[in-house]
Amino acid sequence: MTKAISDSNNSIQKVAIIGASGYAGAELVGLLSNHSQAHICHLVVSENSSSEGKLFSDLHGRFKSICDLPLVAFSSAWFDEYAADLDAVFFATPHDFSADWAQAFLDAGVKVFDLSGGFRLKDASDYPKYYGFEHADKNALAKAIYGLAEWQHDDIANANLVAVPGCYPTASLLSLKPLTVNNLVVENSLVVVNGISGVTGAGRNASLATNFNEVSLKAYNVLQHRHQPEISQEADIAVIFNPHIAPYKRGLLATVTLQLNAGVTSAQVDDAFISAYSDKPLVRLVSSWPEIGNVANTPFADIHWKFDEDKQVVVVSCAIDNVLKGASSQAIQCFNIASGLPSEYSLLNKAV
Ligand SMILES: NC(=O)C1=CN([C@@H]2O[C@H](COP(=O)(O)OP(=O)(O)OC[C@H]3O[C@@H](n4cnc5c(N)ncnc54)[C@H](OP(=O)(O)O)[C@@H]3O)[C@@H](O)[C@H]2O)C=CC1
Ligand SMILES: CC(=O)N[C@@H](CCC(=O)OP(=O)(O)O)C(=O)O
Repeated sequence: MTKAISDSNNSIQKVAIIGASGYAGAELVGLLSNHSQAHICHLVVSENSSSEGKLFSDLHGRFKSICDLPLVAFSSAWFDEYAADLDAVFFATPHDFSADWAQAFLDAGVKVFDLSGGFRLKDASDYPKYYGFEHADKNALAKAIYGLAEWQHDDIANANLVAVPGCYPTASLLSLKPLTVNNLVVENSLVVVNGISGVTGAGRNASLATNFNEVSLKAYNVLQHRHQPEISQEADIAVIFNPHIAPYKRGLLATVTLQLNAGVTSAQVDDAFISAYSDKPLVRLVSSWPEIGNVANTPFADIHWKFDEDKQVVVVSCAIDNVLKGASSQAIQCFNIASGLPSEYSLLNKAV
């Protein structure tokens, strides 16, 4: 049952964004401000946030006159007073916050769209190893639906708790899944995923590693990044994941290399991608190698591939905006699907 505001034709859902001062949360605010079926009721930050009481648009000047709501601090008292009146909440928060609070919102009848990694891994024992904490709510974890919008539509449509995929996993899985679900990949072969992200991927808080004077192009967290088990889980294949950070603001590129079964043809490879995405308007199969510049500030994923039929090796590359398709616009796709709307609703304004 919806607690939505009545409109003459539709019901508009009441939503809150927790983590609205951060990069992913700010993009969510921008997208939801432009969404005719959502009404933003609260923008929430942490209990001791230096942003508490400021206007959202004073923090993120890009959104002045688009959303000028104040930022309020999260607390148990805030939850008790306001949560039950919401239809949906978006967590753009640290992973452990999501794990701690999702069930309380679900119990209050609120759908949860979690942009963090708090509900992405099915195996709870991976959390201490990859996230550094014991998962606080294994029951909720078991109920969470992974929200790769182009692949999990029917599950998302019926979900109350959606784990919005990570940025690197989004680009990696969009590249891998057409090949893995069609059983084109040699079993137990080496699958290498190279990812490059802009600095917004590291969040808004200052750190030496993301300081303008320090940031360079380099690999990091090789063989230990938390997105490796997420990619393996959802592609159902073991992968080696090599993340890199690069000195630009936004955009992410994942390039994957796979060995395909003997006898697989170029036509089969092409067909795997075309049949997966021909009816998915936010995935563009492009005719040259994808570029960050073509997807930054957009909700699109651009994909291109090349198959060497002699060696049976395929290389697939996918570019996305890490804070949009890699986080907030994909969260909107999930919200749309769970609301019975087209996945791309409010995200794609086509010329007619
Ligand atoms: N940046 C990206 O490219 C992507 C990010 N994500 C995920 O989205 C989430 C947010 O990331 P990002 O926006 O980059 O991070 P930021 O560090 O930029 O923002 C984090 C936000 O969470 C808030 N917050 C922190 N602790 C709490 C708390 N205890 N209670 C309530 N709010 C809290 C912060 O508020 P304040 O600091 O004002 O207190 C801030 O608004 C993370 O889980 C991240 O992994 C997912 C995909 C891509
Ligand atoms: C450049 C950079 O630091 N990127 C982040 C990933 C982005 C992110 O926020 O991770 P989720 O997608 O899991 O939420 C990192 O490697 O930890």
